Amino acid sequence: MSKVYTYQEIAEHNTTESCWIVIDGKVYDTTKFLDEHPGGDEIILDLAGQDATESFEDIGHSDEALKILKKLYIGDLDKTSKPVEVVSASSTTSEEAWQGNANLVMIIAALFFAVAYYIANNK
Ligand code: HEM
Repeated sequence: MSKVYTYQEIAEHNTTESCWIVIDGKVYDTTKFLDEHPGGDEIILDLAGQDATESFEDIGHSDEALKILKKLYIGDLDKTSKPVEVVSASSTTSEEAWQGNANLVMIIAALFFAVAYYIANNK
């Protein structure tokens, strides 16, 4: 008998340290495969701890991909459990993104004033 996991248990594995995804009712541990994925790790991390069936099938993965998938199988999804909201491991919050922009603006402003100061003093 293979092990059965609830959505709740799977949702806890949503980081680069432990990254599980569900495809077609089966649970896969993709942690070690993240770096090797030809489509990049971000795309899998975005679905970490969640059902990735639709995205996986939309890409039209090859037989080779299905072979790799078989090796990553760790158990089955408890279909009676309820899906939970999972915070993706890879996404940057809008606040963090804004902070990045604000830092860039400060650096450009500082450079601008440095150049203006240099020109003003070398006339
Ligand atoms: C453990 C699960 C997965 C495995 C084993 C896997 C495996 C692979 C493999 C072997 C390829 C190379 C092309 C091919 O043979 O089909 C590939 C490409 C790709 N995969 Fe996955 N994949 C997985 C999950 C996903 C998921 C969840 C997505 C989400 C959308 C995804 C998106 C892509 C994309 C976009 C490419 C194309 C990369 C390119 O050619 O530029 N994969 N994957």
